[in-house]
Parts: sequence; C-alpha cells; structure tokens
Amino acid sequence: MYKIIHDKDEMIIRFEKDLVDGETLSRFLSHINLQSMLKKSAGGDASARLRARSHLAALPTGIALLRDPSLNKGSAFTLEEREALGLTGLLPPRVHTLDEQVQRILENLRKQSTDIERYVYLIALQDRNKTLFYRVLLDNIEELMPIVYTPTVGQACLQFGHIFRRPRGIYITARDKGRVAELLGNWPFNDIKVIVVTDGERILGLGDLGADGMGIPVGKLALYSVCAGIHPSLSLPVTLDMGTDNARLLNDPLYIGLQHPRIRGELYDEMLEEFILAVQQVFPGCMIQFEDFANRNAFRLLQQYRDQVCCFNDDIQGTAAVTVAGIFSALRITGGDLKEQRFLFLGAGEAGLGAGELLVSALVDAGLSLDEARRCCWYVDSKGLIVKSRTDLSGHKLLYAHDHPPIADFHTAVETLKPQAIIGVSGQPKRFTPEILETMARINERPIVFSLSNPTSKSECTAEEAYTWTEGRAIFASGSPFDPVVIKGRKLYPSQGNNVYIFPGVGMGVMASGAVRVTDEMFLVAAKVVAGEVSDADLEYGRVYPPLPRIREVSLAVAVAVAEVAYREGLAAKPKPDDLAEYIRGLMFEPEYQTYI
Ligand SMILES: NC(=O)C1=CN([C@@H]2O[C@H](COP(=O)(O)OP(=O)(O)OC[C@H]3O[C@@H](n4cnc5c(N)ncnc54)[C@H](OP(=O)(O)O)[C@@H]3O)[C@@H](O)[C@H]2O)C=CC1
Ligand SMILES: CC(=O)C(=O)O
Ligand SMILES: [Mg+2]
Repeated sequence: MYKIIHDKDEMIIRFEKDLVDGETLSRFLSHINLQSMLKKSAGGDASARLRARSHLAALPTGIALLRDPSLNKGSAFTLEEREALGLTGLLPPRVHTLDEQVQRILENLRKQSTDIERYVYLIALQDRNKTLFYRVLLDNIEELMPIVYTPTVGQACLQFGHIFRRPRGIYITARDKGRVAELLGNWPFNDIKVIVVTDGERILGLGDLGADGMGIPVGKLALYSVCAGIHPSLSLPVTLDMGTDNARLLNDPLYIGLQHPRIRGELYDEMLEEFILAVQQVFPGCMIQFEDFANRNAFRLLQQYRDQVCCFNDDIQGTAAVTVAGIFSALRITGGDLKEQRFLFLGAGEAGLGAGELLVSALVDAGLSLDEARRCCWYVDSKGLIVKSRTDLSGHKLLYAHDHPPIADFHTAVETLKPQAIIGVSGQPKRFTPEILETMARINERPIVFSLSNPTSKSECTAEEAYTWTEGRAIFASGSPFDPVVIKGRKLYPSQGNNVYIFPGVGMGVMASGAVRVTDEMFLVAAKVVAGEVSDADLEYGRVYPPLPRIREVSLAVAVAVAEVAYREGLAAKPKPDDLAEYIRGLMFEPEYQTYI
C-alpha cells in the first residue's frame, strides 16, 4: 500500500493513488510520529508526500526497530530491509515468513503446561511483535480467546503483580489530580479512538482487584483488534487506580497499585470527571467503554455521562445485547413467541438489569406495553425474589418489583413462576443446582439456561450439568467457554454468551461513522444482527451464537448496523460512504507485515 524511499537527507513516503484513505494514512503516520509533517499533495487526492529531515527520521533502525512491537517483524525482515534499516547481523540469517513464525509460536504455546503460562507467553509476544500476536490470535481464536480473555484473564488479574513484565496502558491515581490530560498525553499515539477504562472494583465475578484489574482493559482491547479489526494503535487501556479494599492486595508487596483503601465520594467523582474531560481534550472523538466498575458506580456514571460524551458501559449494555441475541436465537429452537416468555434472572445487577431493559425494548417493539413488557422479566437477588412488598429496593430494581408474595430462594421461584428461561448473572457459582435444572426440564420441553457469570469458576452451572440434568434438552450458553458434551451419544455444543459478540462491532461502527454518542438503539440492532448471524445448522448443534471463527464477519455486520443507527439518528460526524460495509471492511486491520522497502 505504501512505499518508503529513504536517503540520507530525507524520507519520502508515496501513497498509491486511491489506495490509502485518511484513516490508514494517519494511523501509519502516528506510528512513525511525524503526523504534523504531513503535506497533502496539491491535487488533494489520496496521494500524500512526506519529507522529513533525517534526524527526525521516520522509521527507527537497528535494535530500536526490533524493540518497537508495532513495527518489528523479527526474523521476517527481508534481506533488503535488513540492509536498509541497519538490521544486518542483528537477526539470525534465515528469513522466515509470518506463517512460519505463527507455527513457532503455536508450538511453544502448546508446550506450556498451564493456561497462565500461555497467557504470560502471549502477552510477551504482544510486547515484542504485535502483528504476529494478532495473526496468531485471529487464526486460532477458539483456542486462544480463553487465554487472553475469560477465564484465564481472570486468573491473570488475580496474580497480576506477580506475573507483571512490562507496562501497557495508562494508570491514573488520585495523586495525579490536576494533570490527567498530561498523563494521557504521555501515550505515544495521539489518534486514539477507543478507550476501555476500569477502576478494578468488580473484575469479572472476582470482586475488587484494584489496579491488578488492568488485565481486563488490555484483554478487551486485544479483542477489539482481533474481532472487529480496530487497529491496535487506535486503542488505549486505562486503569483508574482509586485504591482497593482487598485486604490481600493491601498486604501484598508485589501488588502494582497504591496500597490505600478505595477512594469514595467527592474525590472519586472529581477524578472521574477530570478523566472524562481529559479524554475529550487529548483524544477528541474517542469512545470510552466503562468496564468492570462496581454496581454502585456503574449505573450512575453511565447515567451521568451517556448524554454528554461518546461512552457506554459494557457490563450493562454490551451484556444486554448479547443476552437478548441469545434469547432471539433460542426462540427459533423452542418456537416460542417473545411476548409469551417469562425470564427469571438470578442476579439483579449491571448485567441482569441491563439485559432486562433491552429485553423490554424488544418486547415493546414486538407489541407489548411497557408494563406488560416489564412483567415478563423477574429477578432474584441476594435477598430473594424482587417483589413490590420489599422495602430494600432502589434504582432499576423498582421497575421489576411485581405484585407477588415474597419468595426467598431461586428454586421456589422457578417452581412458582415457571419461566421458559433462567439467566444467571449473579457471580455466584453452582446456583443452578441439579434440582433447579430438573425443574426447568419438567416445565419446558427445551429449557433455556444461560449461565453467564465469569470466569468459569463463577458460572451458575457447567455445560455438563446443564445438559445432564435436563436430559440434553437445555439450550445452554455460558459467559466463559465450555467444551462440547456428549449426552446419550449426542454431542451438544454450548455457546459462549459473552459481550465479545457485541462491543468490538459497536466500537467499529461508532469509529467508522464518527458517532458522537452510543445509544440503546445501537445495542438492540447489535442484538438482532448477532442473532441473525446464527444459522439453522448452528441451532441444530444447540448453538445460539455464531461460531467464534466467524467473529470478524459478525462484528462487521454489527458495525454496519450500528453505523446505520448513527446516521439515522443524526449522530454521525462523518459523511456516509456510498457502501458502508465496504468502507468499514476497508478500515479493518489485517495482521500482515508491511513492506518497508
Ligand atoms: N457473559 C457476559 O458477557 C458477562 C457476564 N457478567 C458476569 O455477571 C456477573 C455479575 O456481574 P454484574 O451484574 O456486573 O454484578 P453486580 O454486582 O452488578 O450484580 C450481581 C447481582 O447478583 C446478586 N447476587 C449476589 N449473590 C447472590 C445470591 N447468592 N443469590 C442471588 N443473587 C445474588 C446481587 O444481589 P444484590 O443486588 O442483592 O446485591 C446482584 O443483584 C459477574 O460474574 C460477571 O462476570 C457481566 C458482564 C458480562
Ligand atoms: C464479560 C464481562 O464483561 C464480564 O464478565 O465482566
Ligand atoms: Mg466486564
């Protein structure tokens, strides 16, 4: 796509006419840190010419080039590149292809004896050679997503300070008050389109892991690049280290965060506000994804900022979309009418109430009144069934407090309410007991059982339990992956009901259209698109989500639909391309080596 001619006084980069769009160009230029020196050619077409004095030289050379993970190709540098870029002698003589390098990585990875070792190995690869890292992940997504994401990322966060090698992303603490913009400005890339930010207080279902929660934004952003092709240089993981109330971390000499109790109240809110404003200033137009904040902050931060800046909460909105998508697919198996379903959630937090809200939108779309739609959704929280007579309810829970006698436990709620679907989002393992599953199977020909809590150790039941206690009739999805299960000689394929089907595509759709807000409508269309990508053959295997190897196509379809919403709702800052799908496809990062010479 581009060619670099390099002599001792100047460097010229010529972009082939019409092959390079502004986004690719700026991405490339931000790599080489010379964006300010770009001069468009007189015709203003897609060709561009850059001149720079050699002391500002573009590509690093020699060891510095090998140490730059965005540009490094390792043994794949050609002999010409080695000569021109001062690499001759610094690499073993044999030139390898990207495919051969992938083979080497897989061989080594599979030799590791534990998943956490595989995690450390992959993160080290990300530190060395991003192209190779993303190639390996993209081509082996089913095998490797459980390593860079749930469940292994959970284990990594539990011991983050102990496996820590190199920093990644930006850490912001309360002692940085007044200079958050300056910290963001320290990031080497200035064209950031997506930030995933956490304060580490509710990492998966593992609770408060403080700054050790950084593994989550890092993992989510790797998936933005793998699943939706958002170029890695366009995203930034951020941890707001507001302290931790985790006694183990407060006493751990290897903990990476500040060892003080969690900051609450005014100072916390001021830090959040400063961060949000700093992002607008340093990375205008950047989308912010709130991730794994505790319930007490998640809803109110979303409420506060969703109409002010381009942001969303993945645990509330992303999870909602993937849950609704799974329900749409499951109904194709049961033949049920959405309007006649009763959904019983175990857990009435971010994931549960977010899913309820989106289900209600879908039910209203299907013709129910708001009240009727809400009556389809029932919740059991840590204190029992949510009903009108309870006096301890607040916020969104009140919307689902139906007129019904109190029920203390989930099994009795299942027996009494006879739901078609039970959805576990409690972060509490093993709550879908054999008795509950048997009851679901007695009530329903094809019971819908979604056990969405992460990581695997927190799942409300395993795939094997779900199938065993329902005689293989359950339509089962889980937040973390489970292997297929053979029941009575039949192989059943559980699906992974995880917001990874949603957030990468949403981010790409927002970026492509320049959407200035992220709306609920975007999540509803995302749910419909994901459900629409499930084939009849998938359903026959028992899958309610598309197979992971199709995730790029699925994310592309989500991105197109989300961008369409942005254009329709007047939220898009960019002109609409004639062919939106082709345009977005063109933005997608392919992990391939560029030819430097
Ligand atoms: N698959 C996916 O894509 C996603 C999965 N999740 C998972 O969902 C889980 C919950 O996350 P989130 O909603 O954000 O957490 P929250 O803390 O917001 O909510 C947890 C809910 O579970 C309830 N709960 C806790 N213990 C029990 C119990 N013993 N019986 C019944 N209910 C109980 C809580 O009750 P109370 O309100 O009374 O405190 C609360 O309503 C986590 O494991 C997370 O990993 C989250 C996002 C995405
Ligand atoms: C998947 C996810 O976002 C969670 O478990 O928090
Ligand atoms: Mg999350």
